Amino acid sequence: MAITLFLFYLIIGLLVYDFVRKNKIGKKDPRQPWALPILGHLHLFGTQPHRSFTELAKKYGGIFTIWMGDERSVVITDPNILRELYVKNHSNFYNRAHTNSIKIYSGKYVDLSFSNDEIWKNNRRLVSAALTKTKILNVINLVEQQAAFLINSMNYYSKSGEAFYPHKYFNKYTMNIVTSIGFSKTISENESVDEGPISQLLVPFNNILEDLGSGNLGDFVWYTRPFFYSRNKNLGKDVKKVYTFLEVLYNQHIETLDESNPRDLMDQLIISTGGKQKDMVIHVSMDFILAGSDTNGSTLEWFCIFLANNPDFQKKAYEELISVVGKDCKAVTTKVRDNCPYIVGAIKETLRVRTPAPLSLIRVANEDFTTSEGVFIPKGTQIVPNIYGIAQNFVDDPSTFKPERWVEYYKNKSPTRETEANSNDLKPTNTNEKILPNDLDKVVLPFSIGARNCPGNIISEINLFLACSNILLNFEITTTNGKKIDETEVFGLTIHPKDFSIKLTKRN
Ligand code: HEM
Repeated sequence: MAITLFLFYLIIGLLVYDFVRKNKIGKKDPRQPWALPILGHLHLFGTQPHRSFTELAKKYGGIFTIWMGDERSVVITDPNILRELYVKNHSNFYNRAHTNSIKIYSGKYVDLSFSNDEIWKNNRRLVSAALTKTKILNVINLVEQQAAFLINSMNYYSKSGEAFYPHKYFNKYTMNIVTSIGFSKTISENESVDEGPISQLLVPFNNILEDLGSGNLGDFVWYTRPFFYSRNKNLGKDVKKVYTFLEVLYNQHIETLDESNPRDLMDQLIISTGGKQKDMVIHVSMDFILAGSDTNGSTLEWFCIFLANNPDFQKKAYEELISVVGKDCKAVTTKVRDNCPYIVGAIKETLRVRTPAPLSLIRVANEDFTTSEGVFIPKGTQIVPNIYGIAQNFVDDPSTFKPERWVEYYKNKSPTRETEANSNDLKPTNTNEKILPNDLDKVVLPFSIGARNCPGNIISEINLFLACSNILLNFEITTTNGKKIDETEVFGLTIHPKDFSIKLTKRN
């Protein structure tokens, strides 16, 4: 009895201690909602944490504290603060926050997406060298070919009149692009996504995406870890399957390597590491599939939903395209991209309203830091950039899908602006200038900013333009039942729409 009472008081004592610890706020600390013991603020996340954080930012400001279980985090929903951290003070904020799940996925952090310190610097240097703009421009033919394959498969549905479910076709298109750049393997035109060698990757990969995207309480509340033992074990098995698949490719690459003529990213990484860092090469290749296929695939799905739900927008985009390429054009190429501001604006608007990675990837403060506005961020705090929320709270009429806002914006800018926004340059010229609302290139940041932003931004730009413009050229898209398609997003590592279909009518 005495022991039970003792345990009871001990637990109450621990809960009170945790409550006080999480809610003690100094003058310089970011503001925060009341935190619960154990959970912290996890109960406030809801099914769409990016939307919940965007609402909380309206009350608690552009930087506020969120406790993810035991992990102190700050949510950044202000472009000025994000730039201060990620661009001006990159060296203090470039490392990723590590969790048990991430450790399993990344092979103990030897990859690019989740490595830290010298390993990240080295891996990023090697990947950046392999993905220079010139090298990417060399793959344009390949992307154009994949876009043609995609249109061919869509032709079947326009002829048969069957409803078209885009998900697996768009995934095949985007996955083929990253796997061919990564290691020269594709799902052939005649194979469906469920067939052929790459299909072996799909199940484990979807499991990994789901696991990393759904959040694991064991990552944030240490004493719940034992309950997640089997889940982590399954994650480990899926990672192993993908690893084994890529290991076979790695060995084939080593056997057939011609140092003077690298075929793909894998060859380039093997050459620059002298064939001595197999684990790193395999895990970086894994990152490419994880980071590069679902993000672009879901953006294409959203684009089609907006086309189907907004016939006026579709008409304008089609008319712009035809005025540039002519009615007899067989396939749109990247050369005309600069002449299609409305379509480019529509793609950017899709990334703004349905930001694929709305909370980016979490980083961590290496040392204590005080912002220029006097807000204190202790060493070890997780940094959660709410890039979705910035693109909402710093834009007029934020929930309306308006490609025109981009057309107007670029009319008033010099032609180099867009390139500047997409560049990986560490030294932007005007980092002290306050970012104002509606300065779209500075408040719409789907690829994040600074030296650890997304290295796949240029590939994505090409990939998205070719797919969107060729779909517009070939088909009129309508809903299958006359009702608008549900635009509610499902949260995960990448947000995506609920399963949906569209009707494709071939244009003459
Ligand atoms: C619409 C498409 C895409 C979006 C919205 C997107 C977004 C992002 C974001 C927000 C980050 C986190 C950056 C940060 O921490 O500041 C990221 C990282 C990354 N992305 Fe992308 N991405 C896309 C496509 C791609 C593609 C096509 C690839 C590969 C070819 C790719 C490869 C990566 C990698 C490897 C990282 C980790 C970089 C590092 O840690 O150094 N992404 N991406």
